[in-house]
Amino acid sequence: MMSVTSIARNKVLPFLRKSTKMQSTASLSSLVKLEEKQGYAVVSMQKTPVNSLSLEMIQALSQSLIELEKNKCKGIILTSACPGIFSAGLDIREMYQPTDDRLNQFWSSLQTLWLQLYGSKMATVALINGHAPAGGCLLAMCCDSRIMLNGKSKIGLNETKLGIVAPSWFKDTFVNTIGVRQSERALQLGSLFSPEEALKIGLVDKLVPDMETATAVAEAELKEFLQIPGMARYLSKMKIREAAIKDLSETREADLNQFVNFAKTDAVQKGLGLYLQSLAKKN
Ligand SMILES: CCCCCC/C=C\CC(=O)SCCNC(=O)CCNC(=O)[C@H](O)C(C)(C)COP(=O)(O)OP(=O)(O)OC[C@H]1O[C@@H](n2cnc3c(N)ncnc32)[C@H](O)[C@@H]1OP(=O)(O)O
Repeated sequence: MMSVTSIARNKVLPFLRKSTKMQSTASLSSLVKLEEKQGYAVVSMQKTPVNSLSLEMIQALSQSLIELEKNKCKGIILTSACPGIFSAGLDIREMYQPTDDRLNQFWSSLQTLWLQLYGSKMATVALINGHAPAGGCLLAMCCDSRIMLNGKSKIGLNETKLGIVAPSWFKDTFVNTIGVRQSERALQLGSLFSPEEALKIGLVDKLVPDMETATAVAEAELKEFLQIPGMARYLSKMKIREAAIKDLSETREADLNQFVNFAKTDAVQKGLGLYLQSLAKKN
């Protein structure tokens, strides 16, 4: 059974009570923590050291969303328990010298997670408390609002710097967030933005100076979304997102084949190998 989530046991979410039995049958993992707040949940990624999105991490996030929606949770704050890092993006080791089966599962699970989060009926706020490159930026962009901790962290779609190409649905999410011209430039350059720069181009909505303020601002932001009648809010969100969601829903298989074929090319494998080495050398 796929790994799910760890729940703060001292505060069982009312909207999760029904499913606690189900969680005990599933093998719980410590990759994602769910915490009850007043009327919503905080979803904390806690895959140390950098919340890289491995197959298991993607599935744990996916399963968390399924359970939260099933239990009528109205809103979430998506954040990280890893100091200084929101998420380092896709786990590069999943794409480097992979087995076919695992690579297929990996990408297909990522498609599912994107469809769930980008199309979620819940109100979603990303509290970006650290670096958010590539897949990390994608997760944040899937949310309805982004609050970023000011400081040295960077956010953006830096795929080209690794010699890889962000797929169409990453691009669509980017365009829907920051517009065509900014996306065209930033995608080609693989730009990573400082919080101030990200605010300027609309990649994030608010900056906060410290974590205490961040939590309060993210809560206030979520409450503002939750005050709007849910159906009207959701359908309005879909007016912007439905074309991209429909597009991937209808082309999942082709997108998967394209990814698998591209990932397995010698050029990509060489690039990913070098990038992994450069990360390792840093330490
Ligand atoms: C292939 C076909 C097309 C596919 C299209 C795919 C679309 C999206 C792709 C992605 O999301 S690719 C991932 C892009 N991510 C990055 O470029 C970030 C890389 N990481 C960093 O820049 C830094 O790690 C950081 C996030 C800024 C954090 O820096 P810090 O100094 O705090 O930590 P490190 O020492 O660098 O890292 C610790 C440890 O984690 C490993 N690691 C970091 N990022 C990843 C990752 N994305 N995947 C796997 N592993 C990662 C890093 O190697 C270190 O490992 P050890 O040396 O401790 O073993």
